[in-house]
Amino acid sequence: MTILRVENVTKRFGGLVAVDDASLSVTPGSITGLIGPNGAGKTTLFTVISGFAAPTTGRVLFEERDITRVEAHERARMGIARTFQIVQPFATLSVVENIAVGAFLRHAARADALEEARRVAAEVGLTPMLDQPAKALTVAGRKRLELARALATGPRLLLLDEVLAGLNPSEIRDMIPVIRAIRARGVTILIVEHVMQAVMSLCDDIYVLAQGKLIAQGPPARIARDPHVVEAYLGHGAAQRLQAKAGQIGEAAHAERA
Ligand SMILES: Nc1ncnc2c1ncn2[C@@H]1O[C@H](COP(=O)(O)OP(=O)(O)OP(=O)(O)O)[C@@H](O)[C@H]1O
Repeated sequence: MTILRVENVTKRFGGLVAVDDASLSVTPGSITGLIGPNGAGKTTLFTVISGFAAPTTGRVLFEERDITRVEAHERARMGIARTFQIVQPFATLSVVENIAVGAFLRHAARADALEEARRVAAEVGLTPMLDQPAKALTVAGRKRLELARALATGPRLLLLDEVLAGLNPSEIRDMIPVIRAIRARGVTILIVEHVMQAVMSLCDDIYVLAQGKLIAQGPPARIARDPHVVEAYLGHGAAQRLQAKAGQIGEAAHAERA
């Protein structure tokens, strides 16, 4: 059983093939990573999954139902939420009001939406900032707000687009348990992220995109030593160079011990 299935999705922008025949599936309850070098097509694939753009060809299935032609707002109602890389809160609204914007999807009454917003704020650690205007938040606070807005829509599948980008190492350390706790209460997560240590520690399964094509899939330990992945990140011949380097270091250590 999969919660999300992408089947042979291609997305062209004029002559440019941003996503090229990509297929993936996400297991319910997992944290699945989507990684790849800049311009690989990760955000484009997210956009197709969340319904903000249609694929040129291919299909997207949510809980085994074909949603390729379903509008973004309808996908949100079905239980898919996404965060955006560029965070744009309503600057003059308070933090709790910003989160309530998401909660209105499932709570028509203002009081109910605000109550749900407070619950979600607690989940992402924003309770002390509830009544501050969103513009008073730091970068780390804004990232939490973006996460909260998506969570407030009550998703079963949460698409996180670089929620750790721009954070310092201690802020990243603080966010990791927040993401784990969301998964622990049953929300499946698909995450696009450049912060490799976080990806490796969070994900059960990782897909690697390079120049629009999926080039590898597997658990973090396997992906980290996949020569195709190393090449995609560091350039042609890099895997061999790294292996030679590791060999040299090994030999030097051996010589030192001898
Ligand atoms: N709306 C668009 N019109 C034309 N080209 C686009 C559009 N959106 C993305 N592209 C191009 O598609 C390719 C994939 O971009 P995309 O943003 O999906 O990559 P990415 O893997 O998310 O990159 P990054 O890690 O830098 O965010 C790039 O060459 C980009 O310039």
